[in-house]
Amino acid sequence: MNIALLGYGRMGKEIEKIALSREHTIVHKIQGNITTYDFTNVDVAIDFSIPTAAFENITHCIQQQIPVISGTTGWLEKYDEVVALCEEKNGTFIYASNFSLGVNIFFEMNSYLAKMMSQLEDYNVTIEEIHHTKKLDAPSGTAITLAEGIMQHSNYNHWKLDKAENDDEIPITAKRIPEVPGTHEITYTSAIDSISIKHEAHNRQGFALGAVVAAEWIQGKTGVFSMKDVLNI
Ligand SMILES: NC(=O)c1ccc[n+]([C@@H]2O[C@H](COP(=O)([O-])OP(=O)(O)OC[C@H]3O[C@@H](n4cnc5c(N)ncnc54)[C@H](O)[C@@H]3O)[C@@H](O)[C@H]2O)c1
Ligand SMILES: O=C(O)C1=N[C@H](C(=O)O)CCC1
Repeated sequence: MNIALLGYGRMGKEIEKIALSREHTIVHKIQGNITTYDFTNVDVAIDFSIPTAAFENITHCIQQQIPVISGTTGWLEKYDEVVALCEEKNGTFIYASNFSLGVNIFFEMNSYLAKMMSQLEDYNVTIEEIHHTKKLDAPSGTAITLAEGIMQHSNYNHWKLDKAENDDEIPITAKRIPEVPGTHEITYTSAIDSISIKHEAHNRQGFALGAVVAAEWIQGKTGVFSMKDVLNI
């Protein structure tokens, strides 16, 4: 595949390594002003840029009929607009807050646990995420997906950064510690005990591999997909 990288920071560089090892070609490493690049020979665009640039990057590619994989977090208030554009243009798009296989398994465990815990009124849930100090957004996209997974199966209706103010809010704590690639922990606490599940990334390889696998999987398809579709879980 001929890949355009939209963003060539920590993730763009990791994706390049994995793409080259799987015999793909990087045709662009875009760091700004996407409109100046020629997309004629591009099979797929992989966007790991910054929250303020993701929407323009993604919509530009959809307008040009280029399939887009996006892992950028912190722009999701415009997700529905992207879906509508993709449907209008018969385009191809995948967003995932986290592309790693391990975290996608963890998402399933989170839903399963939330279903069981929804029967037990004595437990309160909290989410903690830890990332490196260069991260621009908080809470992480992954923590938001985890909160959404809990809300689907419980009486919680919102998430709240730091301290919850109402009983129907899931509190999310975001910690920033140098060099941490990404750790997420969900804890249910009662007066009697606590139950936790945790995912800890050791490096960025899992995120990058998942994005390249998604780019390979999406070739020849049209529509809006998720990592659940890619991994068939
Ligand atoms: N979904 C996942 O699995 C996953 C995993 C890791 C990181 N992320 C997210 O991916 C994003 C990138 O993470 P990172 O650690 O590589 O960040 P980074 O800061 O290292 O890289 C971002 C890059 O985007 C570039 N950039 C700035 N404006 C741009 C524009 N208009 N167009 C294209 N590129 C532009 C910057 O120059 C920088 O090189 C973040 O939002 C992060 O939360 C997602
Ligand atoms: O390093 C980051 O930034 C990460 N962002 C994603 C998120 O916000 O969930 C995934 C983990 C790493």
